[in-house]
Order: sequence, then C-alpha cells, then structure tokens
Amino acid sequence: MTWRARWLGVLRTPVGASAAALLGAVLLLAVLAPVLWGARAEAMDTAQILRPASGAHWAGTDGLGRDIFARVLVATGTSVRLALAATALAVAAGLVLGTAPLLLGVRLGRLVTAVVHIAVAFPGILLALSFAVVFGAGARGAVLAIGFAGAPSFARLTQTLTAAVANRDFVAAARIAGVGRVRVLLRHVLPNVGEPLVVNATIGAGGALLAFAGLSFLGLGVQPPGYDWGRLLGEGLNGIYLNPAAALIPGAAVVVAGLAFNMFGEAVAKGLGVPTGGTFRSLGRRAEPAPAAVAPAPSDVLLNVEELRVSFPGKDGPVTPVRGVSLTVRRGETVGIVGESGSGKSLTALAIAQLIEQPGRVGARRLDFLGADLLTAGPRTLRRLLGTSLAMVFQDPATSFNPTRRIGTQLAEVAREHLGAGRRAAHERAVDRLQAVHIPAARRRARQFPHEFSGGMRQRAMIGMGLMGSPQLIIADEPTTALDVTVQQRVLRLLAELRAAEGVAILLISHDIGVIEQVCDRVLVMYAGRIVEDLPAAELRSAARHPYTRALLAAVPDLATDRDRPLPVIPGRPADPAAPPPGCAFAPRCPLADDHCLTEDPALVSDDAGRRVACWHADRYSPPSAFALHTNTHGAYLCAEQSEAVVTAGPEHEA
Ligand SMILES: Nc1ncnc2c1ncn2[C@@H]1O[C@H](COP(=O)(O)OP(=O)(O)OP(=O)(O)O)[C@@H](O)[C@H]1O
Repeated sequence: MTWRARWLGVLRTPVGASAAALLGAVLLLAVLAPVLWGARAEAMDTAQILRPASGAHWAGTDGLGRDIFARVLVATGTSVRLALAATALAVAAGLVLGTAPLLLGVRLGRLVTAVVHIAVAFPGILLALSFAVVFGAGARGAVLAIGFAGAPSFARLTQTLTAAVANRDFVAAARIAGVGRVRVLLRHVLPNVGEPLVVNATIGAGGALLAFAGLSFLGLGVQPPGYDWGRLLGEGLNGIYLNPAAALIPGAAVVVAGLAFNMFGEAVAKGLGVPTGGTFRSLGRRAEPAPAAVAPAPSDVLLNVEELRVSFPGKDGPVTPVRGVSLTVRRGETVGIVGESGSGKSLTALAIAQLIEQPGRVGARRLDFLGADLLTAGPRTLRRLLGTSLAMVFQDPATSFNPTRRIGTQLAEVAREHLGAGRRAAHERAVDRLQAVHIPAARRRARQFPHEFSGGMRQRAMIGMGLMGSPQLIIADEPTTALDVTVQQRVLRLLAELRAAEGVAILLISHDIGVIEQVCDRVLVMYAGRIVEDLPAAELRSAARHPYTRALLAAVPDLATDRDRPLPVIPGRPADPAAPPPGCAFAPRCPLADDHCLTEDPALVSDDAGRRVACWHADRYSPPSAFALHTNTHGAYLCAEQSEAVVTAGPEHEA
C-alpha cells in the first residue's frame, strides 16, 4: 500500500476523520481569526469595562473594554504558531541528539545518549520552567524553553527509530558499499523514520500548546501588549467570580486545540502502526585491538582468517559465539559454511565484513583481505577495500533494499561513491548490472521501488548491487532461505555463473548441507562457534570424518530415504554459547564420545591433503551410510548399537 493510501485509510476511520476535522478547524482559525476579528479584539470601549458575558460580548470584556471572545479567537494564531515553532525546535534538536550515536561513533555517542537519558527522566514542565528562567520571559524565551525541554524525548525516539533501521540489511549493505555515515543517515535512515517522527511531532505539538499556555499564564510566556490563550486565561482568572467565561473560554480553547493535535497524532499512529516511544540501542564498531598480522598471505589467498573470535557482554561475563575460526578463501573459490542455527556462521561473515556492532567485539590473530590487514587498516582503506572488492548478500531480500528509494538509484550510489561516476554513468552501470543478474527490462526495472520486485528478483538485484564495484569476494549469508525452491535454484545458478564469468570467490553460508554440497568447492562445517571439519565438497559424503558432519548428512533426505519414517534429526540441543561444554562441544550429542571427549577439546588438525577435522575419533570414521540415525515414536535418537558399530568399525573401513 502506498503512503497516500495508508493516510487516506486513517482519515476514513471515525476517530481519524473527526480529529482531522477538528485540527483543520483550529489551523484555519489560526490563519483567519486575526484577519477577521483582529480589529474587534483591539477595539477599546471605556463604557464597557469588565462586563460579564452577554449577547454582545459572549465572553464579556476586559479591563480596557475589549471583547474577550474576539481576543480568544485571534489568540489562536499566536498560540498555535508559537507551539508549532517550539515543536519544530524540539524535533530539530531531538534529531541532532538522537542521531549523534550514529554519526559520532561509540564514545561520544554514548555520552550523548547518557545525557539524553538523564534529561528524559526530568519532568518536561520542570525543564521548561528552568529553561524559561534561563532564556528570559517573553515569547522567544518560551519557544526556546519549550523546544529544548521537548528535545530529549524526541532524541530518544530518534535514537530508537534509527537504531531499529540501522540494523536492517540495506543499511549494512550501504555501509559495506562504503557509503559515509552522514549519507547513510540522510538517505537510508531518516527517510525510514520520517513518518513516526512526524506523527510524534503532531502529538508533541498538543503538549507544546499546553506548556505554552502554562508559561504565559505564569507570566513567563507572551508579554503585553501581545497575548495568547495562556495570558487571556491568567487575566480571566483575576475576575473569575465576576465573569467566569473570561477564564473558561480561553481554557476551553487550550483544551480543544491540544486535543485536536493529540487525537490526530494518535489516530494516525494507530492507523499506520507507528511507534510512539521506545528504548535505545547503540551502534558502533568493534573495539578489541588484535595482535598485528604475521607474514604476508600467499597471493592466491583472497581471505585469510586466523583465530577469529566474536564476543558479546553477557549476564555472567562475556559470551563468545565465535571461538577461534580459521579459514582461507582462494581466488575464484566457492567455500561453503554449514552448521545448525546458532553455530556462529552469520557472526563469522559479519566479522569478516567488519559489520559487528557494539557491544560486540571482534578479535583475531589475522584477518587479511586482498593482502591488507583489516584489523589495523584505517577507515579509508577499509572503505575502499570493502566497498569495491567485497559484496554482501543477506538472507532476507525484503529488508536488503531501502524501501523508500528506487532500485537503480540504490545501485548507482555505489558507483558514485567508489568509482566517482557521474549520475548518468552510475545509472547506466546500474542498468548494466541488473542485466548481468538477469533482471528482465532492466532499464524500466531500475526505476522501480523494491516492493515492485519479487523476492527472487530483489535477491538478484542485491547481487547486482554487489557487482557495481569489481568484487573479488561475495559473502552470501543464507541467500536462498527466504525464497521458494525454483527461485532458490535460479539464485544459486547465478552465483555459479558469476564465479565462472567474473572469477569471483564466494563464501556461501547455509544451514542446508544439500545446497552447500551442490554449489561449493570446499565445505567448512561449524559447530558451537568453531570449525569442526573442512573438506572438499565432492568428498563430503565419502570422506566426512566428523560425527557432526555425518549426522548433518544423514539428516538430508535422498532418493533412498524411507518416506514412512520421520526424517532423522540430530538428538540433543546445540551447545549454549554462554556455557560451552569443557571438552568437545559436540560430545553431549555424539555417539562416539568418551571421557576424553567430554573433558578435552580436540584441535582442528590438518591432513596432508589439507582437509581439517577436530575430533578425537576422526581416524575411526566409516562411510556415512554406516552412520544412520534411528527413530522411534518419541522422535529421533542415535541407536546405541549403531554408534557402537561406528566406533568399532575402525580404520579398516576407511577404504
Ligand atoms: N548481537 C548479539 N548479541 C549476543 N549474542 C548474539 C548476537 N548475535 C548473535 N548472537 C548469538 O551468537 C550465536 C551465533 O549466532 P549466528 O547468527 O552467527 O548463528 P548462525 O549460525 O548464523 O545461525 P542462523 O542460521 O540462525 O543465522 C547465537 O547463539 C546467537 O544467539
């Protein structure tokens, strides 16, 4: 649904329609009243001083014989104008403070956040009063006071909204494409938080109107001869026993106008599903310093990772979901990472692409890409390297693009940022890249928005975006999981084609060992934040030596699978990253495990052919067919005799 249709939908509801009508009337009055009744409101009549309400003067007259009702109508202009000015100031200051964590980096961002949190804890009216004293009595002082007093809540709202958007894939994609922070903010983040901000500002304007009336009532706001509802209320209150209408009518005006803004904002928020508050999550980059790189990587090694660790603060100390991953990807090679959910595959990919956010920490003995050490490289080198030579494709094609911008523009941005291309040339390259990933009618499609693309097309366009530079490595994290099977195949074929045509290396992450086997040259099997096996994909079924790899293979149905039985699953639960077992992390689920496995973690050992495996019983492997999972009515479990058979099968079965 377009935004216009959604807003029209809101206006068609009874509450939305009446709130809009009321707000429209208030705004119309604010504009027209000074013109229509300005003269009457100023006309003094010494014969009619301090008269009570009557047919001629509906709210009576004031000490100079002026018509109070006309003055209330005319004051609509001043009251609404000043309230809107204060709201605009609050939103602007809130935006600056709220986006600071995104722009200023971790430390300064944290400081600003802390200040905002403290300010939010103060009652707004107290803040406004204190600021009013600082800025001095008068309309300008009151606008500043109310504006700055409202800023902290908008700042927190902005922080919440931007943090939510900043974690979306298209922002990560823009960051990996090297788009600067300010640009990411202006182009990708703010357009996506604009709607809730406007809605909240409308609600805020109602509050500002009340606050303004309060300050003027106390003599801190509008000063004579100017007047607004607060002043009229104050003057009316002096003679409330003689003429109650003089106080009641400006009071009612404040309430009705405040309600109009509030009701309209709330109706729109409800109709559009827009949040009206929230909490904060900070953004930032890794902070852990890592030891310097040792020797230069061999030239055909594109990516060289040694002992990569990713940790997060937990309740009882740091949790380390990636615990020392070492891997290499060579030029033009397709390497797959497979493992159950939670094994640390995505975090490994994000850490390589430098996309782990605070409070996450990344450390490694080595993290080289194209011969450069990513851990010590300056921001410029990182931007250049990651922006042009590395492309990321994420799982969910629905969140990979900024929904508010045309696909072509988003692709072109990469060429403009990195290749210094002009608008036209960048657009042409975008069209060309869309053609390269088989998007039909690419020129027309480039002008469309992401929602006009199907899931598969969006995923291909995302790959196209990665191809805007000249990537040497594409990291694809579950690129086909959200797609249906035929579309999956098309995306996988495209990746294979790119590799053949452009010599791009691919690091493909999937929980589906079938997909990995089909597409990759080499397979890395991850379990509980570590690589437990590394072997050529072609040898997966014949030479897998780790019980976990074999269990994964056994859980994939093939033509020989008995369809009358439930599909086998690996018994037990994956290891908890917060409390990895002392020995081999797979031991509690492994049919081969003995006391040694439960107490000592096996190292990842390489054989002569470069295959690596981390298992104390790797030399006892037997062909995977002998490693079957048996099921009963309670689900799947590993049969004891079967595991015995595997254990006793011994090396003589290796042939
Ligand atoms: N920001 C975070 N803070 C704390 N823990 C996290 C964070 N991100 C991921 N984790 C934890 O790290 C572990 C590994 O996560 P990761 O996303 O890398 O797994 P995965 O193997 O890619 O799984 P999936 O296939 O479900 O994406 C999980 O247990 C997860 O809960």
